[in-house]
Amino acid sequence: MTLSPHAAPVLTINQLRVQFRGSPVTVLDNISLSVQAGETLALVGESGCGKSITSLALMGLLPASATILEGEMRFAGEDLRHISPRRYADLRGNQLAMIFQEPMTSLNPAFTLGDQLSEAVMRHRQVSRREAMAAALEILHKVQIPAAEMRLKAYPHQLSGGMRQRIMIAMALINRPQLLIADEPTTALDVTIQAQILALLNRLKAETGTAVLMITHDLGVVAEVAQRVAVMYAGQVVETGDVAAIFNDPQHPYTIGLMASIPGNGARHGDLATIPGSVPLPEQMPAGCRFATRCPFAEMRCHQARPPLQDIGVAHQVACFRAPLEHHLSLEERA
Ligand SMILES: Nc1ncnc2c1ncn2[C@@H]1O[C@H](COP(=O)(O)OP(=O)(O)OP(=O)(O)O)[C@@H](O)[C@H]1O
Repeated sequence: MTLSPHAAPVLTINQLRVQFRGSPVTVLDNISLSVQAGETLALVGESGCGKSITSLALMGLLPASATILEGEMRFAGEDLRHISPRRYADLRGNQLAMIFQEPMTSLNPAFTLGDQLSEAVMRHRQVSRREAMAAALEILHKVQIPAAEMRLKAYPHQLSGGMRQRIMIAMALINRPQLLIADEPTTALDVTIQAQILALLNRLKAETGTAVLMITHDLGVVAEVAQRVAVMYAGQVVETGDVAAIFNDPQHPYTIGLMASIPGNGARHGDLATIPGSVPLPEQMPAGCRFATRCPFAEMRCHQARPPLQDIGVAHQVACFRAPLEHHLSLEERA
């Protein structure tokens, strides 16, 4: 499926701000994102940067202690902030689907795979049990579960981790969603199985045109699946662009640090070895750029004002006073 730059996005988030009760700062601070049909947008960043809160906000599943202060979330023409809880429940598992890192949290150990998959169909479509079971069998074939017919009668604990993740994908895709949110879907799997699952997601996305929001801290995963990337730091999007721009022309010091931490790109101690320090605690959040406390280039103005997310190339935006950097600079020269 070819992407049209003019197609209306399936999902648009505009200037979303979320705050937890008792916290002095916003956990999501003016987040704007969009995903088109057939496209995978990777949302990347270190633990605690707000990736999961973004997906929970989208799914209408924020904890009661979190409030959306302002902003817009539009999905397939609907304003997600103003639909009824009933409509939200109908969208979830139907047009708006999600898969998680740990499948056992979403699969019911007491029911067979056939029962759970067919139930997911019958909850949203007017079909007989027999038709729902046929849909369950079809989707098991699509996610390449061997001996699929027999597996309909299996229970989740009878499957390997990789197989369970395939079942989660089957469950998420069985009603042909317009958007699939995948939150670290392969983190718990070993490398070979991880590659198989990512290849499967890529194939199914190409077949169905489903838009995918892939949440990950793993840049290897990003390279495998995404067309576009949004880099988050401490609740803010600091850089967004297509995969080539982010990998070949990273502009934000945080993105440059993430890139340098990929093994083979000069990483010494693995994850984020090149970015000393950690995400500031809410009560110590800087007033200006939230990355300023860890940034080797921070100037006075970075501590005083938040740099706006600005265009620096075709569909490439960065929130840094230092941008744009010269295209020809190597990763070492940027850092
Ligand atoms: N129930 C809660 N109450 C208060 N703060 C919370 C709550 N849940 C999450 N947070 C805070 O929100 C921030 C963002 O968390 P989030 O889970 O979205 O991060 P993440 O990027 O998905 O990290 P990870 O990769 O570890 O899941 C964190 O700083 C976390 O401490």
